[in-house]
Amino acid sequence: MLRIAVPNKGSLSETAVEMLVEAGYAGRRDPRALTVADPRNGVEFFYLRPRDIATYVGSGALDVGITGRDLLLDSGSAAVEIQSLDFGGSTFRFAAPPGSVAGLDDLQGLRVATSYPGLVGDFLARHGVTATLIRLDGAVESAVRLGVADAVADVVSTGSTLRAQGLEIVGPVILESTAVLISAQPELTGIATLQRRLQGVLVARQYVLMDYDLPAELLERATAITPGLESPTVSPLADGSWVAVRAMVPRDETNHVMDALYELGARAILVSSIHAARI
Ligand SMILES: Nc1ncnc2c1ncn2[C@@H]1O[C@H](COP(=O)(O)OP(=O)(O)OP(=O)(O)O)[C@@H](O)[C@H]1O
Ligand SMILES: O=P(O)(O)OC[C@H]1O[C@H](OP(=O)(O)OP(=O)(O)O)[C@H](O)[C@@H]1O
Ligand SMILES: [Mg+2]
Repeated sequence: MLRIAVPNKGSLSETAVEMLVEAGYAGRRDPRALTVADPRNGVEFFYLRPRDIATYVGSGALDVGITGRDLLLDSGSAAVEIQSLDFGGSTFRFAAPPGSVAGLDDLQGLRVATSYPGLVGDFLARHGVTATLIRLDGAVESAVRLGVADAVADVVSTGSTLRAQGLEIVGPVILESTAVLISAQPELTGIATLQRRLQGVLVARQYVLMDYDLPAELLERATAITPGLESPTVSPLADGSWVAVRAMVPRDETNHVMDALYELGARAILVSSIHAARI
């Protein structure tokens, strides 16, 4: 029975559970349940705080988990990232009142408030900067205005929280984060299946299937527009001078690709969603 840690709250929770359900696993009927058995799929889910997931997985108490890359690195856990899940994206940045900090070196000797002291401490040490870290649980952006810190280091998504507290981003990007699958034993039986299923959900979300008819002599040029994953499927039409082509296309390129194919001479261009995939 593979034991899987899933965020029970916060920014990552809803999408993580949605992905697992799309991948054919049991969801959480009772929103307060802490464990969900899924014997049909040979797994059991443990709903935990995202910050704690790296600890459970790193110690081997749980086999695999979904958390943020920033939380994994902050924890110092022995777990490693085995797959990016392409949601919950954020950047981790320093911020300070306008004009007070020009670059990383100016943080030397300052008080920096953060909920991620492990991540920020490592980053500062790697860059030879010594600062006093003030550990807070959240709403870190208020720390400067309230006088307990000179700068902050926190998750930035839109940047509106920082701006509202009169702070501006300073210094280099500390980390580009995203939701990730983590494990301390990536070779464990069952993890590869979980990974393939989640990968299938990502493909179904990120790609569409495109079908079109094309004068056969244009095939090489059309293949350059829709190369597909391996190479497009080409089938004969009753009219031997035409072929039917099918290829996977990145969803966000759908309309540009259709325009380019139409201009080339393709007709009857049809787009369908992918319901599930195993690549
Ligand atoms: N806008 C966002 N705010 C906070 N965290 C975000 C955001 N977008 C993505 N994340 C990611 O979510 C994870 C933090 O999740 P966590 O549940 O600990 O905090 P939260 O979303 O701030 O929830 P809460 O503060 O209510 O506990 C991190 O990996 C972070 O990078
Ligand atoms: O760049 P933005 O789009 O403004 O988002 C980033 C903010 O959102 C999160 O806070 P959250 O609401 O989770 O509160 P918290 O600080 O108490 O965790 C994060 O800690 C930042 O404060
Ligand atoms: Mg938060």
